[in-house]
Amino acid sequence: MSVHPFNEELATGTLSRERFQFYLVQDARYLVGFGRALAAAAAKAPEVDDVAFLAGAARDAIVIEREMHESYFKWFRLSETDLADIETSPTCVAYSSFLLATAHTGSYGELLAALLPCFWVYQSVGAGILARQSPETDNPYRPWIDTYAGDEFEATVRKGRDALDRAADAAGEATREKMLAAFTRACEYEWMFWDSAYRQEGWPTAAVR
Ligand SMILES: Cc1ncc(CN)c(N)n1
Repeated sequence: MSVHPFNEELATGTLSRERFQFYLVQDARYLVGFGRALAAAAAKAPEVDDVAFLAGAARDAIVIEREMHESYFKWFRLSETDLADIETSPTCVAYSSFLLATAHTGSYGELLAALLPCFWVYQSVGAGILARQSPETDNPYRPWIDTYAGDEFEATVRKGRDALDRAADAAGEATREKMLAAFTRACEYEWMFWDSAYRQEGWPTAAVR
């Protein structure tokens, strides 16, 4: 699959502010569901170290990632009212609902598999973009890139992959198949999230409400 134009333009700093802003607003909403699903995974984790890891990741999603969003919102002069007026996109609703449904009805392994792409895809995209930045590039999206390209986030991805491998080792064949399906679906939603931001996706039924 070729690199999506959203990521390509994020890397060169040419992504329009409208598209990035749309992405950020949707992402701030997505992170609430993501944080809740992580907290549910913490509650299901059989090993106490994983309880601490997943609960910490839930906290970081809500506090650290949203802090970065807040600073962009300030820079874009977006008020609380402006933000409230923007509708949550179909893809954001679908992805968040998928994570929350898996949290409620899936096994621990399935839930971890649904959550891992949220870490791994961002780390891989962030690190890939950072490797292409030259010191002279004045990229307005650098704070976003640095959030996901750093060593700390890489360590989080490693812990998540390790937890997933242990869950897969302990699972039977049927659960492992469900884990693979959940992982694949989350990867598809990650791609759709960039794509929906690039298209500034709305509800096709909005005009007939
Ligand atoms: C859609 C999405 N996926 C993953 C991440 C990284 N936690 C995020 N901020 N947004």
